[in-house]
Amino acid sequence: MSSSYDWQDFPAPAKLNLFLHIIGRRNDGYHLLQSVFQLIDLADTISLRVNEGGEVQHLNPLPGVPADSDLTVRAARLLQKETGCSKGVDIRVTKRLPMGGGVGGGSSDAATVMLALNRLWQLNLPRVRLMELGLSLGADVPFFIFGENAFVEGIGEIMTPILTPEAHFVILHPQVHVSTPQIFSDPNLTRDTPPITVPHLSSAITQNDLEEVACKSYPEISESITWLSQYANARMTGSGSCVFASFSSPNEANRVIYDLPKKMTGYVARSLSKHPLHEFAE
Ligand SMILES: C[C@](O)(CO)[C@H](O)COP(=O)(O)OP(=O)(O)OC[C@H]1O[C@@H](n2ccc(N)nc2=O)[C@H](O)[C@@H]1O
Ligand SMILES: Nc1ncnc2c1ncn2[C@@H]1O[C@H](COP(=O)(O)OP(=O)(O)OP(=O)(O)O)[C@@H](O)[C@H]1O
Repeated sequence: MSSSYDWQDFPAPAKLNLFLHIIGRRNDGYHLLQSVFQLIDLADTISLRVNEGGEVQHLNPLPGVPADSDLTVRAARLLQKETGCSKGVDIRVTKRLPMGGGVGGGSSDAATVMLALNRLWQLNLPRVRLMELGLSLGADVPFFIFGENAFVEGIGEIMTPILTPEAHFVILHPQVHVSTPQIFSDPNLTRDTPPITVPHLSSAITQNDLEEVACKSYPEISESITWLSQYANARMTGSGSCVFASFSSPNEANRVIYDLPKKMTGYVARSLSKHPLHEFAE
């Protein structure tokens, strides 16, 4: 029988932004967006081992990310501060999600730590409180804690659950690290896309408003979109760099990956209807 002090593995799934519209900008510089966030089965694995000593330790920090700034460590410390919990945790991250790829890897890692520790440390914080806390770590964290595919508004904190069709995605990862602040602060970014409402989602013409400025700065993104567009409608997710297209069967998606030129990196992923740890908060 496993005790809560053994290592336990928890998935941190990626997201795709099926579209992303910028409809305005707040006084603090943050952008008001509208987007459909889709969970997919491509995931990091977060391994956790609870300790009684209260220390939060990252045992295999990511290259270029000091342990203290890793979002998993920050998420655990934030929960300790919020609840006064005296327990600690050792953390290992098996990274599969491309960093700076627009698939929400860091945010999802943080959300998984918060959901898992809510159970392992027996905190019983309500989902809405975890979402509020998570927003201070990153704009995408509340979505992963919400744990359902959603129409997302505000700066990323207002969520309406929606049903999305089952899909098989091909995701290409151009080997560039996109700076999210750089894309959002580009003077050529359009910030006035007319708002849409949930009842009109299925008939709305959509795009990723960040795509044009990202493609100008990073031609590799543009090349990947052009290549994938041979097979289906392709677009960028988040602030890039990953681009994706949707297919109705795994075979179709696998055939595209089979054709992928050697210099490109790609994945096949399936849509998820819920976050695997959805039941860890109420
Ligand atoms: C564009 C998305 O990928 C959509 O999923 C996310 O909203 C970005 O989320 P993220 O990478 O977690 O970004 P954060 O770390 O919260 O923000 C990075 C920077 O992006 C800009 N930013 C982010 C989100 C937002 N709604 N408006 C912004 O202007 C801000 O300059 C911010 O300092
Ligand atoms: N656990 C973590 N995993 C990945 N990145 C992390 C983590 N902790 C901190 N970071 C920092 O966050 C940055 C953004 O990483 P992330 O993979 O979340 O980008 P992203 O997929 O573009 O995010 P988004 O879709 O939210 O814009 C990294 O370059 C890294 O410096």
